[in-house]
Amino acid sequence: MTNAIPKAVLIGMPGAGKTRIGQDVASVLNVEFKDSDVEIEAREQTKIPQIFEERGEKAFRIIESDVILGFMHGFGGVLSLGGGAPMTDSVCAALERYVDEGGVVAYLDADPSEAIARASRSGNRPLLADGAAKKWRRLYAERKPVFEHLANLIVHTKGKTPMQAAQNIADTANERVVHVDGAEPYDVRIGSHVVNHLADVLGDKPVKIAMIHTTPVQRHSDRVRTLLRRAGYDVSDITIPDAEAGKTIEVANGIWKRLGEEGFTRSDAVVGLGGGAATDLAGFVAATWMRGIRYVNCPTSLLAMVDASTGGKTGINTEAGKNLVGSFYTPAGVLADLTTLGTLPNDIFVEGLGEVAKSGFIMDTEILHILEENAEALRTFDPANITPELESVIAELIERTVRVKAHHVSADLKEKGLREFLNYGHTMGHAIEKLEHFRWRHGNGVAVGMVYAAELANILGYIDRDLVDYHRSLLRSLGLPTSWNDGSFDDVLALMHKDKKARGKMLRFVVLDRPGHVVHLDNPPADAVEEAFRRIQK
Ligand SMILES: NC(=O)c1ccc[n+]([C@@H]2O[C@H](COP(=O)([O-])OP(=O)(O)OC[C@H]3O[C@@H](n4cnc5c(N)ncnc54)[C@H](O)[C@@H]3O)[C@@H](O)[C@H]2O)c1
Ligand SMILES: O=C(O)C(=O)C[C@@H](O)[C@H](O)[C@H](O)COP(=O)(O)O
Repeated sequence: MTNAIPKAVLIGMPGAGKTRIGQDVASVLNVEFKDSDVEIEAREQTKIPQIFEERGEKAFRIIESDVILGFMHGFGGVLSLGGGAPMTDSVCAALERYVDEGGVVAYLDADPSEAIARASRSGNRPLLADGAAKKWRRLYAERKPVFEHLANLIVHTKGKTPMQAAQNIADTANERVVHVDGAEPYDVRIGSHVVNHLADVLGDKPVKIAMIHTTPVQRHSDRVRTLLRRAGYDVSDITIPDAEAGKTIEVANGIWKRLGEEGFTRSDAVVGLGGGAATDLAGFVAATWMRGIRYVNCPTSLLAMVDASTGGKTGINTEAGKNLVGSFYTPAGVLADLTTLGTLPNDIFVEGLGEVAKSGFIMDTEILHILEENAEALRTFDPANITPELESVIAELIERTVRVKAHHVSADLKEKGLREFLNYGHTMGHAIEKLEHFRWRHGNGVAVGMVYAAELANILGYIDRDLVDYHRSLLRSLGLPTSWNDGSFDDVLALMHKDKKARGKMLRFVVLDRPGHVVHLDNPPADAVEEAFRRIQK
């Protein structure tokens, strides 16, 4: 017996379409389908009405519970349950445990007249015999609250084809959830259409939502605005300048002014949608408006999905440097909707791989293997042609990278020590970004910064040359830069002294001492800092 649990369990009233939709879910997910009623008849070699007639409902429920419990472990397919099954205590408890284990209980809520018509056509429903419609409605009144209590996904089937309903369940079954712990815990959801959870994450307290986004993600912000309005929120659509131009005090001030004019109160909320620059700015506005209101991030670039949207670092750039003004302020949730990658330009996708590789170097070396194995497909990423195989590789990389981030921020939100390890490659990376007037993308700066940190570690005897060479070869294979020679060492040094890890006059870096393991490097010799700089020049 394997440790597998079902990909999804379907519950609902007779005639809701559990068998048909369940088969479609299984076919989308490419797994086996089981229907508990069919399994009961096969095991007992008797039709269900006959079991009811000869042994009574109580005996039937015992058999039914036994069959269902047998599938709750060791079966990795899709299971559809008889309509009354969740009313049995043992089945109800098993479904609760299954949800706790990460399972998906999908309640198919069908239109009563349609379901009654379908159920009446089948002769296999003893509890509906004679006066089907009346009995169906009585059972519905009893069972609906139990279905709603047990389900973590409710699918209203009216107006949907069976395949549309199935796709909704399959998307949910494929979702990956990373929990971020701490004083204010939250979840990062990764998957297709996870943005549909937005109203659940925002909750019913906010009346007004400030949806902050940039123009290149208009298609996605249109969809989210519709979702929010449908959920009953009063939406203020706020478009900010794109990329780093949006992370300024002037932009923040414009939004504060608007929130004031539009009467945003403490119970209202912000949604940040877009790349890391948009989510950093949205978080900063949420952190500062009335000293902090709820916010949810909907990252749409790879870099924002794997890094910027999670961990609560919010901020803006100023004359003094990048991200020097901001606050640690955690989102209420993060929804990384993979469908948004369908418009992400190749160079911005590739840039995001810089932070993915960083997480591999500092902690999860399996990330490095996945990157190596899929380097070509990732480097040539084409938003119009994301195959299911590539999507699953990307989802795996996002989940693993977010887990690395969650590990650090859960224990050290305010960056007292452990969290600084996430800054691998950033001391030099941020300096390059600033000296390039932000024409260099963040992930590209971090890529060169990691080569710099590796060279520094090599000069000081922490790692051997092979590991430095591996940095260069892996990053190049992904299409990331590994050298930079457009600025002077003095300018870089001055900026490295302004890095947030610096203390007084002391420079501080994060370096590897082996793959997957980082240490702090405080106050390295000045000649090593300069020699490493020389080595990243072409
Ligand atoms: N807060 C943190 O912990 C953290 C972590 C890493 C990076 N960051 C910050 O994140 C920023 C970099 O993020 P980024 O790389 O996403 O850059 P970005 O926000 O500048 O986005 C890059 C470009 O891609 C566009 N875009 C985003 N998603 C798109 C989509 N789905 N389709 C089409 N266009 C899309 C954006 O509008 C922008 O033009 C930097 O400011 C960096 O400092 C913050
Ligand atoms: O979350 C963190 O902590 C990080 O250091 C993650 C970095 O990848 C990210 O680029 C972050 O924005 C850098 O923060 P900063 O404090 O160095 O500006």
